[in-house]
Amino acid sequence: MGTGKTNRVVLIGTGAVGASYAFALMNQGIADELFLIDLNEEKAMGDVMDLNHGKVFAPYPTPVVLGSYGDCREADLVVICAGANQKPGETRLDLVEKNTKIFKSITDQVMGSGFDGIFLIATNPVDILTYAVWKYSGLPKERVIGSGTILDTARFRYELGTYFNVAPQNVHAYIIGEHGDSELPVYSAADIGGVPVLKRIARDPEASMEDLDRIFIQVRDAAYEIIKRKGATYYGIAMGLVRITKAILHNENSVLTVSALLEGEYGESDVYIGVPAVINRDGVREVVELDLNEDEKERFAASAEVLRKSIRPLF
Ligand SMILES: NC(=O)C1=CN([C@@H]2O[C@H](COP(=O)(O)OP(=O)(O)OC[C@H]3O[C@@H](n4cnc5c(N)ncnc54)[C@H](O)[C@@H]3O)[C@@H](O)[C@H]2O)C=CC1
Ligand SMILES: CC(=O)C(=O)O
Repeated sequence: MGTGKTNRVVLIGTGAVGASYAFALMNQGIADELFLIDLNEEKAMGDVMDLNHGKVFAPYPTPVVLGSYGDCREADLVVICAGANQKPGETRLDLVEKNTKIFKSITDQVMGSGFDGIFLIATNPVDILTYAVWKYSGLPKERVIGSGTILDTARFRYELGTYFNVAPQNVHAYIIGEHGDSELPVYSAADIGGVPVLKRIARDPEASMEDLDRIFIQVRDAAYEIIKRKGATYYGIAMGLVRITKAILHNENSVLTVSALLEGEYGESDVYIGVPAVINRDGVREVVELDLNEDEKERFAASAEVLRKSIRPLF
């Protein structure tokens, strides 16, 4: 993987999500070098120039360079944010046809360079496209990772933190399943500062399960609400992608909710889906199996089936 000397990240797709990722990555000084590729080379070059002008203000002066697929050969991480995004009213799954075609061409070009690192995918429908990259690339499952429900989990922690008036960093709660309409909250494993959320609800006369369900709907539908207002979402996912990037490049062994291939975990197989997983320099070290209750098990199985139904006609 890579040269072993520098942490090279190649970003493919410098639209709203990709450019925000590049900006956040540079502001955190995580990569040693960043290459930008986009079908629209002028846009990518504009971003290279703009980001380099901010270098003096960054914690580490990450060199930002206009890339080509050949640069993937020495890359530790290739991040893909290229492809169509949702228009108002469209679901993520509606993008599957368009983006699968784009992904075949991108993956072939990356692999044609001799790339032997880790793929991180953000483009929607992210679980399906991560599966597609795994199939097209022939890389081990550990080295093909989707952003999965990292953003949904962050949204959930933010909303729960606001509800209970506690910093979201101290809210430990996951959204798992499809990054999309069939995702689910894992209330049974949610805690705030060590106190289970369900216990807190039972003790607090001001709090209720109805409120929690309302919070979940808000989280599940957040993308639609943002897209309705400004056409796209990008800052939240960009910061989530940087969090995953850091866990990989810094060999953190951090637990993050990503899209990982299941092979028996949670009773599921042949599906990439959002689950907590330990992330390090090798990619997905292991999937964390939460002790789901019966309702959560049923909803997770239904979500996995939604994804498999979309995958089946493609492979
Ligand atoms: N996983 C997540 O949580 C999130 C995922 N997304 C997804 O990220 C994707 C990108 O969204 P935006 O940045 O808003 O879209 P955008 O339209 O702003 O950017 C897409 C970029 O991809 C480039 N592109 C298209 N085909 C290409 C190819 N074959 N090779 C190289 N570049 C190519 C375009 O030129 C454009 O610059 C969408 O699928 C969107 O749904 C967005 C937000 C959150
Ligand atoms: C667009 C998208 O997938 C999100 O903001 O969750």
